[in-house]
Amino acid sequence: MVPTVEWKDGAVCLLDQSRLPGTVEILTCRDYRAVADAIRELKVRGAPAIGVTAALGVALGALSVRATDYASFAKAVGEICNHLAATRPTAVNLFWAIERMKRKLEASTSLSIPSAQQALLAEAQAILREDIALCKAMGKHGAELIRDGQTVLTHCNAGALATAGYGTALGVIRAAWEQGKTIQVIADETRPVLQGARLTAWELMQDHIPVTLITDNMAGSLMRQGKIHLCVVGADRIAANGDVANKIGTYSVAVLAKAHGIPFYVAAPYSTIDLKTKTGADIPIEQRNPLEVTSIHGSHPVAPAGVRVYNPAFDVTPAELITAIITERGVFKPSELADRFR
Ligand SMILES: CSC[C@@H](O)[C@@H](O)C(=O)COP(=O)(O)O
Repeated sequence: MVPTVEWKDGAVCLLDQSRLPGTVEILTCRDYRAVADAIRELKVRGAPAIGVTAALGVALGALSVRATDYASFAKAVGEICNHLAATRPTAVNLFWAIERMKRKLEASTSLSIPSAQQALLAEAQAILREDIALCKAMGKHGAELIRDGQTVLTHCNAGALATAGYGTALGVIRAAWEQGKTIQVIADETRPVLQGARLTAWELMQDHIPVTLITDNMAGSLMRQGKIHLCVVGADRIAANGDVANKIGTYSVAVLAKAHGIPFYVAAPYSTIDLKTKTGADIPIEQRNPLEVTSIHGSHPVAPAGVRVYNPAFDVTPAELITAIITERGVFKPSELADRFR
């Protein structure tokens, strides 16, 4: 598959997800403001991918700073960090990655400015490489939970497209498939931005993993008919008590899974676990443009002009609805996370 995000010839190159599945196009960002715009406009999306992209954005910005002393260099890089951090509020991976870049900046004060710039680039590239490795480790642990012949429901896109590669929830599915298990995936279309229809269906079809697309309101009926054996989703932020913020609609899937006695798993790396946020109630939820709800792709209206709209991009699934959280360190109950990741 085309890489979701990479550093190439001095630029941040992104597979433009706003154009998928119709057009496979690489967006080349040559300055950090273009990177921030791409994050805000969902050209790159998914918590880990946003973090990796922001880190590369910081490096790109830092490389363009012309300063004669380290203090002015650090000040300029700090402003670049602030600009990138103001793009999306919910996915904690964004802030985690930017904090890591700031730590690298602080650790580079004894270096010359060109060496510090290279150190920042190396750090961003390390974050990218690590993200793929974390997804693969997560996949290995999670694949044990999927038995041959089972059907897995997933919501939104928590795949290679949402990470630097391989995916979290789809990484688990991909690993089970690579182990030779015959599995089926049910992809919720994921209104309003259709990450399930546009991205998950596309990504799984690229890898020839059997996928069936449904609208979000079909999941309950399928569960009642015994057609879904487990659910695996990703996460944008996991609070210390194990509550999980993820794409709007995830909570409904979790409630349905509970009602039908179906295991509900969340797959996420350590960078998604935010122990500073005590419960899901403290997680900031992004509100997005009403046009996402009133139209398809901003151009085909599906609601009367001027209608009042509520468009939260994420919801919170309480820990008690989550069977387990799949991480790169193993599979844990939500209540065990705080101790394991302290
Ligand atoms: C591995 S991605 C996990 C989550 O980020 C994903 O499920 C999700 O909610 C993405 O939302 P998006 O608004 O597309 O960035």
